[in-house]
Amino acid sequence: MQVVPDPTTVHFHLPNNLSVRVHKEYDKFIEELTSYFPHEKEGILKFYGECWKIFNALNSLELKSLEEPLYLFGQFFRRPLECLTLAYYLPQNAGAIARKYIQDPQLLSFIDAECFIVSTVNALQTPMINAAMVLCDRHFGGINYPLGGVGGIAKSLAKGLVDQGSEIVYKANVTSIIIEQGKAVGVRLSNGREFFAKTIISNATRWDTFGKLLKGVPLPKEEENFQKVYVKAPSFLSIHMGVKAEVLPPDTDCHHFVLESNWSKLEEPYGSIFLSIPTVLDSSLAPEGRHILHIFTTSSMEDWEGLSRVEYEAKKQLVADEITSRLENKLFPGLRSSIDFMEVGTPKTHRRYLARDEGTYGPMPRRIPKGLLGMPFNTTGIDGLYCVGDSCFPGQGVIAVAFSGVMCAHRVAADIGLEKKSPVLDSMLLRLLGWLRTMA
Ligand SMILES: NC(=O)c1ccc[n+]([C@@H]2O[C@H](COP(=O)([O-])OP(=O)(O)OC[C@H]3O[C@@H](n4cnc5c(N)ncnc54)[C@H](O)[C@@H]3O)[C@@H](O)[C@H]2O)c1
Ligand SMILES: CC(C)=CCC/C(C)=C/C=C/C(C)=C/C=C/C(C)=C/C=C/C=C(C)/C=C/C=C(C)/C=C/C=C(\C)CCC=C(C)C
Repeated sequence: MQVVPDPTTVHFHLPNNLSVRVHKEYDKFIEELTSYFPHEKEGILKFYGECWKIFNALNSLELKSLEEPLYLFGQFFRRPLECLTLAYYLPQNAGAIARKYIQDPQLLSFIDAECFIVSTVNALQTPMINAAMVLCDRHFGGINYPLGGVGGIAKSLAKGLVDQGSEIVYKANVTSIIIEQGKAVGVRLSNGREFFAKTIISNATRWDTFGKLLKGVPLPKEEENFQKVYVKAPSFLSIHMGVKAEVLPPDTDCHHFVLESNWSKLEEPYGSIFLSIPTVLDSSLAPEGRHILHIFTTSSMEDWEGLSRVEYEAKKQLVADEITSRLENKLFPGLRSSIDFMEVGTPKTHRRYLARDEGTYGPMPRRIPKGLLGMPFNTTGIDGLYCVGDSCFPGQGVIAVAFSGVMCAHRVAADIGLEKKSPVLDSMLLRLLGWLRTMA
């Protein structure tokens, strides 16, 4: 795809007028951050330096299924130091590592905000491997925006599948996974149509897969453990806005994260605001003289239930008005009067269009997790059924979900005989991984 590099991954607008841009160039970012915290320069370099150690280890491996022993042992043999580095960090979280080097509470809150974007939780609850992946990749390859809009990524993946001989059935609502003699053998759609296959892969969340699509099957022990360690993260309230271009100051960045005055609101519903302005990088997305603002903030389903149609619409307008005022005060004076178009989506919208239980963004650790140790991979307690996506290892986010897809494809390929496999080693590794997860 044709892409345009984004020079600033995100522009943070934080309490006490802390305004930090994450430049693609690592040194420029470190320089900007240390200008606010000169007394913590060494700690900053050490924390982000530890992230680079993990990122470089990840980058040196051929990433395939960690549930496939021949591959995993092969990687340990080829890159023992890097694999041991990753194994060492697997049960660790970013906040604990940041605290080894950094004392300034405001800087630690900044690291919380960095992690919140990655995981919707603070640094103490964010796995170090995930933090390292995101905090370094943005400087390594940088963020490259697909011309024509991000929908192009899905279209191009779909084209790739079709070109390889696949058929994609759109508007196909799977209501159940068909089980015969304990094995997943097919899916049934809401219109009654049935499809049968050797392998069933669910990209729905594990809550939807095991709570809704599998009927009359007791919850496997593995899933019970998963639900003990992880809860559903809240959903989002999204506003799509079309505005007159003059309202944006020159050189406005594409991505912003806004938390105006109180660090304690970081994780609260409606506390922090995410904002993307894709037309900064690709003006063809909007009519001439206009910009698109995609504004979103965390919001829970319980806030939107039990309302009449009129109350629901009024509440959407109220929340959108409050968020518009906050952005007007912080970033764009005159924003309200420059709005040409506005559409508001709530957790109900997410639930309806993405079929995610309570519109959840994904899994969130119930307490302080043991890093990534408790995250299930792709195989499940049901023969023939695999899960993929953000409620599988390593969690939410495009990079994480793409990796989950690669892992799943590799494990399935081994199971259907397209890749080498060793049934003895398989069962030993799966048992070992299951045991490790119980330690989380
Ligand atoms: N929201 C954001 O702004 C944002 C930003 C960056 C990254 N991300 C990440 O993007 C990732 C998106 O991952 P994804 O695309 O794999 O997940 P997704 O949940 O966004 O999409 C899953 C798709 O499956 C479909 N589906 C669900 N249940 C179905 C059923 N029963 N029958 C038929 N279809 C069904 C949904 O309609 C949806 O199209 C998430 O992990 C998220 O963390 C999101
Ligand atoms: C298996 C055993 C016992 C030992 C093996 C040791 C070993 C070899 C381990 C290997 C581990 C590996 C390979 C881990 C790989 C981890 C990866 C690839 C992690 C990737 C994580 C990526 C993440 C978490 C990305 C998150 C991005 C997100 C959520 C982005 C969100 C963006 C938004 C919400 C929008 C932000 C918008 C604005 C406007 C700011």
